[in-house]
Amino acid sequence: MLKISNLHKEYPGGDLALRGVNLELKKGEITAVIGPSGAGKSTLIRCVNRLVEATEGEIILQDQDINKLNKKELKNKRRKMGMIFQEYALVERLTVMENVLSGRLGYVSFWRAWLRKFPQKDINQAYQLLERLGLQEHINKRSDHLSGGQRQRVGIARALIQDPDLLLVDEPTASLDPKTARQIMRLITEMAKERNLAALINIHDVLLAREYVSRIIGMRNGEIVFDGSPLELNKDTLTTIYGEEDWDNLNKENNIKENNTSLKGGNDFADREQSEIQLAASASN
Ligand SMILES: Nc1ncnc2c1ncn2[C@@H]1O[C@H](COP(=O)(O)OP(=O)(O)OP(=O)(O)O)[C@@H](O)[C@H]1O
Repeated sequence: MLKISNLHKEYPGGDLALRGVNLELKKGEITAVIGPSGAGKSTLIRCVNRLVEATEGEIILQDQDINKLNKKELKNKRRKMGMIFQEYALVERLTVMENVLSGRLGYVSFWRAWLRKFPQKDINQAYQLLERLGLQEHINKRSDHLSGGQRQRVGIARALIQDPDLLLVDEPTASLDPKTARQIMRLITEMAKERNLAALINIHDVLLAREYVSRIIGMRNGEIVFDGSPLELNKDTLTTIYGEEDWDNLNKENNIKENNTSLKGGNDFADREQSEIQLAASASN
């Protein structure tokens, strides 16, 4: 459903952020993008929705080349791309419900949008999503009165109410505590699976990526240097992506976690959470 070919991005200052990226995503495929700072992860994600204009290359989303769309065509295409960003991008003074419904702005007429009069079915869907995301008690709260985790849930609801085919997720957990980060990652991946959405998730936390997605792309210096399953992330592949480091600890800790999980039937959340908190602290960045 998404095919990226030979994608290059050179920023005005001369930074080569992408150097010939090729990537294909099938319907329903949830993929994490990992890699060191400056590897080009955000640029890749932002080129797909043209928040950043690529210098060269093709991005075919459901048979249309994104880079060749005019303004109106791009607006229509963006309806099918749900975006979830680290900085939430909510309208602070609007309520949770209003922020979620803004995900439908691309579907309603100018006057309905201007008057913020949304069809009842959109309102019903917003209620359902907010309940599913555990925000039912905050529906009428202003967005700037929410915690980071709650804001990110609003962002997820707003992206999903668009009825997208593809989710573009840029560092969704970067400013959250480890427990909330896990919850957010779980919600994003669960809800994408339920709706059979493809997703591209830029995430620094290797362990979260490894736990929640089935495919991982590793980027370094604007290129894809790894494309495989979480099981293939080992000392060698991590070195290819990030460079030399004592990766043994990461793998050792993860093995301990896996052994604990299998011995205890995978239900001892207290232990798992504790182990992950330590690991997240050592692995992120
Ligand atoms: N607006 C910009 N103008 C100029 N150069 C930029 C711009 N945005 C990013 N870059 C450069 O492009 C390269 C890739 O940046 P990008 O933000 O895509 O990397 P990243 O892998 O997402 O990094 P991080 O994980 O730190 O967010 C870096 O060298 C960065 O300095």
